[in-house]
Amino acid sequence: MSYVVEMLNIRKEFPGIVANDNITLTLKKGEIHALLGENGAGKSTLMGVLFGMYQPEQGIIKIREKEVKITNPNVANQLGIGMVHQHFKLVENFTVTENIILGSEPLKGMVLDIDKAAKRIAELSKHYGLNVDPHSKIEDISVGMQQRVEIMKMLYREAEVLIFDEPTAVLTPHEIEELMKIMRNLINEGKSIIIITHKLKEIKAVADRCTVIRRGKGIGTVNVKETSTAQMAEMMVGREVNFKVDKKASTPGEVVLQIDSISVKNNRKVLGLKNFSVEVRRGEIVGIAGVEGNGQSEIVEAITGLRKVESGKILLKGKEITNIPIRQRIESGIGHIPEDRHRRGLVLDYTLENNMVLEVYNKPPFAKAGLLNGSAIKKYAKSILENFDVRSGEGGASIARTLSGGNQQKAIIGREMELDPDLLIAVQPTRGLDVGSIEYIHRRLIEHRDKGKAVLLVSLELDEVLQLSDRIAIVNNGELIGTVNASETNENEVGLMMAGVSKEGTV
Ligand SMILES: Nc1ncnc2c1ncn2[C@@H]1O[C@H](COP(=O)(O)OP(=O)(O)OP(=O)(O)O)[C@@H](O)[C@H]1O
Repeated sequence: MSYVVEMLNIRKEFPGIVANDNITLTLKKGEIHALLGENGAGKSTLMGVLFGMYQPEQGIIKIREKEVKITNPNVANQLGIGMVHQHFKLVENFTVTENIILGSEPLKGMVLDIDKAAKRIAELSKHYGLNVDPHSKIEDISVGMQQRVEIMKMLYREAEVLIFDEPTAVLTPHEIEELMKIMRNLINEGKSIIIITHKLKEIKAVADRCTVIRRGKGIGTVNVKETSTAQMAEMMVGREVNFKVDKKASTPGEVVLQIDSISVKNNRKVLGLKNFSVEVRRGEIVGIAGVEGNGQSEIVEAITGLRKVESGKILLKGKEITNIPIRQRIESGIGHIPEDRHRRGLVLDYTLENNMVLEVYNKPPFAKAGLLNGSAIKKYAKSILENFDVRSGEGGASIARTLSGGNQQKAIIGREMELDPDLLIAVQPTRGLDVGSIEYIHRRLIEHRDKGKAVLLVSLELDEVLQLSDRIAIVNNGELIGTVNASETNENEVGLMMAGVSKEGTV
């Protein structure tokens, strides 16, 4: 059996935590190998070791059966290893071609030939079915296309082993299907792939083998065809996982959020939301379903105050909030789990403790007579981090940036839920979370509803919207297509409405 990669007994420590403890992973030539594990299990770290970003304290790496030391990402590239990171590393105002040749420009004395590079990119694009335009600017293309540019970067450098770190977290369902096709093309052309993903369905759809790790330790490697998703989930979290959301019928009370015929401009300065109305009552979860970019961000940003409302009004508990400042909205009882956890969710260079009090640090008991009360902040943060099982090397003292993506997300959700807001706006709340954490977050959202609070859920995962919501408002092209009761609809009907087909007699 020929292995292209053998990572044998790898150990990597960070302050306070052994992120990889004696882990072994082997990659066969021509296979798609999934790497599965809970949030913070050590997946990105292991791939960071393979890509030369971290040096392991112990263990051996062999590439095509030869032992190697991968001291930095350039060495990884030279060995034919490429990686698509969770957060892309592209220069927004450069073209596709400029981004691809960046860092692989010819040596001194040789002439940089952009036209030749663009031609080669066009050829590669055709060969692998990537459909990338070498001349587009990054800022003008979709996230899915940007990801293809990252893939192209690896192909341009003739990588043989391709690592994808949670590639589908940022993609729409259609883009995910396209990516799966591209992966199969890559394999047919002799490449080998390692993919980190939390989505068991995707592992079932594309992977040949799957290695599972838990809390830094290897649990085992299975053949995907012979293993059920439930078995993989259990290997990963160490217990049975309930994929169904248990909830009783809602008992809606008074209206908490009333959006009355608002119109909002999008980033391109045209109306991205037109005459949109919805209401969310105490004791109910209202889901917004739609294909990405059909007005969801505009709805959320209009409520939270990040975007101006051109016409119409928004009322919270009967009081108009259409034009009041953001902080005042938070103080009136709005909690917000934002879509972009790096830009809006956390201050990445602050400790976790300080991040947990971002909205309340200036209030007692956290501030007294103008001074911060460190022990009160510590205690408050500790309880959130424990409740939401946020795992990191140094607990509350960890710098937010060092947390794994999923643990950052759990910390934000914990902070916002701890404020016990009358209206909780949850945007893609479970993006990047493992199945065990998803189960927990879903339960907490339902508990919040059952306490008599209002929840507005915005998610691209139709399954999640259908399972959690009591009512679903469907948007298409910035307009409300209709509102349906979740118990009386199904995926097909909502799917059609998302495509703009309205339904007679919607509620
Ligand atoms: N640069 C770093 N400094 C300190 N600790 C780190 C660093 N990078 C990772 N860690 C810690 O190592 C552990 C493993 O993190 P890693 O990112 O590998 O997890 P993961 O399995 O990829 O998780 P997720 O699914 O949430 O992305 C975490 O507890 C994390 O806090």
